[in-house]
Amino acid sequence: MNLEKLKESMYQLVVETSTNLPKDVRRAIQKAKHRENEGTRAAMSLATITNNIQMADENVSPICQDTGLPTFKVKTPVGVNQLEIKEAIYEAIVKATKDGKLRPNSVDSLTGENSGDNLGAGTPVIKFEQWEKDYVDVRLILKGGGCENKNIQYSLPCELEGLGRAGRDLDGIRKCIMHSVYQAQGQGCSAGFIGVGIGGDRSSGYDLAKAQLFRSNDDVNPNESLRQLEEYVMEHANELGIGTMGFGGETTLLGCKVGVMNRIPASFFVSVAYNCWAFRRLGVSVNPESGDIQEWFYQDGDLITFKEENEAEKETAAASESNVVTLQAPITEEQIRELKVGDVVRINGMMYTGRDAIHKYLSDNDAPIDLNGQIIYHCGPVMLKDEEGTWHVKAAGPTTSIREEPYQGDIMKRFGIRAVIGKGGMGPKTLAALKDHGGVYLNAIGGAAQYYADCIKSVEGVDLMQFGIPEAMWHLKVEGFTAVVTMDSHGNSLHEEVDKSSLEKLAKFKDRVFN
Ligand SMILES: O=C(O)C[C@H](O)C(=O)O
Ligand code: SF4
Repeated sequence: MNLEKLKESMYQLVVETSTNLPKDVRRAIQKAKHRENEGTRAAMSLATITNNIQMADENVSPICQDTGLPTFKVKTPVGVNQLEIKEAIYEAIVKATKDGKLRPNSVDSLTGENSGDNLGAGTPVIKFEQWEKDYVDVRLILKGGGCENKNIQYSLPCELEGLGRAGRDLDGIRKCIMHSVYQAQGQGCSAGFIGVGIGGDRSSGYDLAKAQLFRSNDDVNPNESLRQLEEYVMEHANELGIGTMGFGGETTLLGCKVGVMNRIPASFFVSVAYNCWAFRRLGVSVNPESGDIQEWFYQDGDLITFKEENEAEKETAAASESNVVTLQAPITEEQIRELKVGDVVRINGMMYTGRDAIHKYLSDNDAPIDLNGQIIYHCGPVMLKDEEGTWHVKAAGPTTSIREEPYQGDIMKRFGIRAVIGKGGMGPKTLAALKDHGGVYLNAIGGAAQYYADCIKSVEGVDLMQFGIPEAMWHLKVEGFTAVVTMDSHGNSLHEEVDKSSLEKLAKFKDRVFN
């Protein structure tokens, strides 16, 4: 095998997967977009999403800043050296990280140290298999952490909120899948794609679920029972009304693929792998002698660039500018008290990133800067430093906020923070603190990392770099950073409302459907 060529091919696969959403995924997103009613939050969010997809294409930059745990599935003809392929993949990963196409995402679980190049114990994941065909098949998925955290595994029989008993049969499986979509709410950056694995044990069940994510979104399940199940879920999951980013809306699910394997008598698992709309998975066939790419998978049909509809939407957005509230830090309590759930805000000036490590740190240390009246952005960006030592933002969308629930309220009060921006919403503890202290939660569109990077005009500084690039506190100067108030200082939470109404809707699917 020509190793140099193979390294190039693997690099191309990594860059394309991170920056260029596959055609089947684009089709699903476009369909969802056309279903939403103009002027709704869901339509606005989907417009941001399609804008972001176009920007990632044009900038050849990550669609989402979380480039996940790179997972490769490789099939090789007998006689091909798998160690060489592994080496080529490692090199491609290191180079793509250096070039800002992947975020350094490999973190020592005990020390918290970021390896900086995406290599480390267990990362990336590469799974080999031999086959009879004469070419090498390499598939890659970049599945981010927010949606990974929404995976769920059911052990049947069980009791499910809203749905009652799920037994050991097709109907019990149906209930589990419906519940899995409900429990994800908007936190995995809905609308999502799910892969479901029936049977196996706890680990092979999840593997089977994840393997479904490698199916084309447009295929038809050859197993008639599973085909019916997939169709049922696609039709009814959208009736839950969770919608894009959990803002409510017509589309909650973009794809559902179910696989089945045998189990042992005592176990009956239904495993669900949830993938965000930023469904980054591609594949190539590689010539085993030359190392060249012969064909790209998931790329049948026309390419939807979203260019024209994005242009048209920009004009409509400009026309409705009057409903937007502009915020600039430092923000006063009075300004915050005026904001209500549903308001759209546009931020100019400074914001500071802070996610998991920072929230833990601030819970028992002083802040490195004065945060009084300031805005915290739950974000772990992709950053590159140029030769002069200046930092540049390559991708910077929000991260899932709920992980900071144990800390957020206390930290806001202690440091006088007035606004936090993130995605997926927060819980009752934060809501109470927002009311008490005079704070607001702003929801940005998850996965729209290019769209937000474009709003960041300069990086003014950085603190706590010991936590690594995604976890450091970046001082960002922004212009026109748009987000929606989803939790206000009057005790209102859109997330609480959608959770409640979607649970009521879930309960409508209680009755038996499959015998
Ligand atoms: O780690 C991130 O930047 C985001 C993460 O994928 C998330 O969805 O919370
Ligand atoms: S931020 Fe959202 S789009 Fe990005 S990886 Fe996480 S779940 Fe996916």
